[in-house]
Amino acid sequence: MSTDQQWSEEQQRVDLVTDQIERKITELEKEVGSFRDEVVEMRKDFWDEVTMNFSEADDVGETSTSMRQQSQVLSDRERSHLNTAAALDKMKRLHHSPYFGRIDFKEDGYPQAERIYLGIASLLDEKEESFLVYDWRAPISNLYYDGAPGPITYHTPSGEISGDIEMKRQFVIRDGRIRFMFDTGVTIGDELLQAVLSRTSDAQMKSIVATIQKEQNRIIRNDRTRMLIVQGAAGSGKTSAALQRVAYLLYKYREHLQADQMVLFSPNPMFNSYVSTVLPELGEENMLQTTFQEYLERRLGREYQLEDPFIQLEYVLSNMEDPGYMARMSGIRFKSSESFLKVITRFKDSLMSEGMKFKPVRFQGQAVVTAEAMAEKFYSFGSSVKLVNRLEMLRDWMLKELSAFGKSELEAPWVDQQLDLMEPEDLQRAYQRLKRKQKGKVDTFDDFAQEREILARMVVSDRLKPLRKWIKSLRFVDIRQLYAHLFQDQSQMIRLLEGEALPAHWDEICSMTLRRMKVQELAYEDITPYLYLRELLLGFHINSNIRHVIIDEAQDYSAFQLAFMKRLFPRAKITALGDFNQAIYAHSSVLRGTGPLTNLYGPENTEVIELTRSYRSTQQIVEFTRGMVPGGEEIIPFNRSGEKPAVIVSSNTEEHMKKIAADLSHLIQEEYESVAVICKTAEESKEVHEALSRVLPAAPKLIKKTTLAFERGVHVIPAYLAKGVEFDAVLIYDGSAEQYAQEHERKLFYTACTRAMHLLHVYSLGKPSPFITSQPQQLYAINHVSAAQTD
Ligand SMILES: Nc1ncnc2c1ncn2[C@@H]1O[C@H](COP(=O)(O)OP(=O)(O)OP(=O)(O)O)[C@@H](O)[C@H]1O
Repeated sequence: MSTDQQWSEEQQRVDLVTDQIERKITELEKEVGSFRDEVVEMRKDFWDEVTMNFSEADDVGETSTSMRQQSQVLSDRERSHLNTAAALDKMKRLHHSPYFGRIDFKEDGYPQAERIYLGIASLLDEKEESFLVYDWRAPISNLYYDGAPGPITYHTPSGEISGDIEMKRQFVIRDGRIRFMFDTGVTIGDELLQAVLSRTSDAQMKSIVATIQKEQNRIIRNDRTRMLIVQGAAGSGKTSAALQRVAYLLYKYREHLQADQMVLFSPNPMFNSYVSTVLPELGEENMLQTTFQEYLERRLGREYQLEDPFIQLEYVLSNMEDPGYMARMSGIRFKSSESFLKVITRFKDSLMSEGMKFKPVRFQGQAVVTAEAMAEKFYSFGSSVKLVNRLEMLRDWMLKELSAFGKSELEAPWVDQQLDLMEPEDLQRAYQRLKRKQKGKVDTFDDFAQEREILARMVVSDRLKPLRKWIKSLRFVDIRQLYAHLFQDQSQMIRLLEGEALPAHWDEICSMTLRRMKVQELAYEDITPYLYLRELLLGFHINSNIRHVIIDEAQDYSAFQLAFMKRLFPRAKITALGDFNQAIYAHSSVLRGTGPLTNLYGPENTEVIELTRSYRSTQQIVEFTRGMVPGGEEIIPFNRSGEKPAVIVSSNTEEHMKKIAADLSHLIQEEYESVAVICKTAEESKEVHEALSRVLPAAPKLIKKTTLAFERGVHVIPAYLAKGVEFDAVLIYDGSAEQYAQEHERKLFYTACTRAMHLLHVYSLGKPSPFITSQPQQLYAINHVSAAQTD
């Protein structure tokens, strides 16, 4: 058959499918309308339909049954309305583009191949007998992503099916017309990928279902492993694969899994907005999204001023001259290590025999139960009783002590004073409360002595209530003192390290930690260990509703933090996606090798998938950036061509700024949708933003850590906030040796440069960074600015 014939045959099918979709849309619109009317009507008439009678106990029962029935009918209708509206929404999306792929699959034992068309949702024919379109997540659709033409087997819930793929075809269909169509081999069409990747960026990430690659498909459809680790190069589609994976799991386990049982940990709040449209585009609800810092704030933000990871990073990047710098770095490394995790666990064990610290129970300045008495009681429970149980027993004892104290206070002068101050309304209220409490047995306060006693008890009980609550929630355990003690008793630390060396600058680390704790501050590196100690002693606040935890930018987490997360979500499978080359924080990354992550659930429960193809940037940009990081030679650029990255060197700030402003104006004219001027720190971003706002016709947007939404346009952004996102053009504000030369700056520089899709310019005020100059000259174009060029 000629290509033209094939094209027209396929177009006829598209017309047929489009007709069917339109018929469904008309039907569903009618249904949605009538459900809506019914619901509105029922809400209006709700009370008329309910039999109301409250005169006798039986009638009350009847009334409530009637109400229950009526509201059941109403909620059934509301549910039907929602379901039909969702089905209509799905049809509308299919109408725009009904499918994107076809495979011809001949099952063994059948005479003819079946044509299988794939789209973002399934569609049945008019008789509801066969599928006009299969959902991309259906078992059979796996053939499209996984198999080359030839013999193949796939799994279905009812067993394995074998056969032959005779043909694999791709389409781009928009508004009922085929725009592209081509047959493809193993990989899903370079042509289509070329087209998709060459477009300009968007403020929002897009779904990639039409062009998912084989190795990405392995990530998406992996549903057995407890721990899935994806180590992938910058721009290799880790985030994309993670999001399609969520959609896949929601489809496959739709009977048991809801979107709110999956949580995505993102690098910053802006990233949440960047990825938030992918799942709705695929007809699914978004999973929960949060950042690790948000979680920490919720848990400890009321007690301490918490440093966030960005402030820590700003310090690391900008304060190398600080006398305490080396100690801080050593502290960060130690406190995020597995060694420190072990130290804390051993510390907890040691508290079984000694060292527990308590806060005394005080009332009006006087000790009701002293810390010493508590410790004595705590250690009086035999050593075989578990720590948590001992604390519970201590708590019960303290509550009794408090009650006894309350009794002893009944005659205290402060109680009399309170009673004298009671207004008649207070008395009335007290009386009512008492009546309620005693279930109506009290008629009046008839005996003065009894009345005083009752009121006194109430007054005392009221005043002791906060203390009771405090005791019940185990707040008497002095976590602050316990954590501080780790930095006060060197010989204890040496014991707890069990032969490992104390970190360098230990004395300074201790004084720094204690100094901050004294003013109610916790450095970022202290927050997780502090919380871990607290949870070890008082019990973990676990969330067993969550079934999948997806950690994006996993390289930014320490082994300590991951171990902590494992305990928080005991029933969840974990997908950790990261790139060790983008580990920009000072702590050692959990992705340093896959060892620490694999240890979390053990090798038998862990699978590692590597992605080495980079899709985001042009071949020229990938060839330039991969040379900056160890192992970079394994990164394979996708075959999409662009300009060589430019390195533009100027010798003074004025020229430098002028050149950037001139290039920016040019790029705006060229209609680049999103352009980022990437700086090293927030401080530098602020200055650059001010300077550019003075010279550009429209001020660029300054991205801060609090920025919530990602938009198109020109941005000035610190490198660490650009993580995970991408821009058509990236201008590195100052890629000089002055700014990026230290080893810990290498990954930051790499992360910044790899944000570029189509164009990368690195400006350098003075000598360019060694991360540039150590690369072969032919990979970039160098240009020295002269005053004449910028005028
Ligand atoms: N199979 C694919 N088809 C089409 N586009 C793809 C595919 N895989 C990745 N991309 C595109 O490549 C770009 C990078 O993808 P993504 O952000 O998911 O990568 P990443 O590995 O998370 O990157 P980084 O680690 O640098 O943040 C996105 O624009 C994405 O749409």
